[in-house]
Amino acid sequence: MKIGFLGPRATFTDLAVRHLFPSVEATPFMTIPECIDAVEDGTCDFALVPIENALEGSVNITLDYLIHEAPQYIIGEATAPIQQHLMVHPENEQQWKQTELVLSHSHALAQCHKFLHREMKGIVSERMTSTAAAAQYVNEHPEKNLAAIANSLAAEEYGLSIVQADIHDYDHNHTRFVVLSKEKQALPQTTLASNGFKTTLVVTLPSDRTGALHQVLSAFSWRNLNLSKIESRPTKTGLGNYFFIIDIEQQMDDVLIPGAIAELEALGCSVKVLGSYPSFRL
Ligand SMILES: O=C(O)C(=O)Cc1ccccc1
Repeated sequence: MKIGFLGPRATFTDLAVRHLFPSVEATPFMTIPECIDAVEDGTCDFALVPIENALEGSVNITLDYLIHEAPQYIIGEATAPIQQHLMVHPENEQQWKQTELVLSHSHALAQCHKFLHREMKGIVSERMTSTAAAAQYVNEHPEKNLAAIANSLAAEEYGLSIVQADIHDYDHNHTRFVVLSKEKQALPQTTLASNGFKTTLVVTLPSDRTGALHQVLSAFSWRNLNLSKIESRPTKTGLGNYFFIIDIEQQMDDVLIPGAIAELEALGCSVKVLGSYPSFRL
């Protein structure tokens, strides 16, 4: 079984793979599209990528790539707690307050926005492809006074010193990761017990129909189908045109979800099932 993940080693996604599939040697890719492409071209059987963060919201590149570029299935999800730390090269530990540039993944920078505003005002931050890519870059450039925001495994892996621990702005910082596959199939065996199921739909509303979104929501509501998330993303066909990505807190069944989908289609919506899959807490 070959699993690709958003690398390099010691990203939060790497931590999630290690928890979910401890005995698998997974393959790092530098960007989320590269992970998804690896599944598309058969280099990997599955990919694990981040999709949503509790503080910063959706990882848009993951949603957009799945909708527009590579129609893959979500076959599992895992939610993990996220702790962000500020780290520097050991040679720069004493002068970390004179850091010139803070590097990290855009979501990690956003999760520490208040810290950066309060403690590192005026210092420029720059986004990298991942937290671990930022840590690796800081390791390779001791001559520059840089800092990275990343996890403690990245500090260890890239030989950096943590100078401020737990700098994420809110305690309940969690990220959802999804396992993607080209085929609709069961998640490979994991030692963890799942804590529920979800079904994700992508719904396109008919144009110019008054109250369409209200009618869509009522198709779920009167069937008692609980929604855990609804997110809109541009269709990229013009201002005001959106897809709705809807997570239902239930596994695909024979009656309720197919009934809701048939009702949406009768309203003129197009509906795509992105997956029906088990959820895990790491
Ligand atoms: O950059 C990483 O380490 C990732 O795996 C993406 C990410 C970034 C911030 C929080 C959770 C996941």
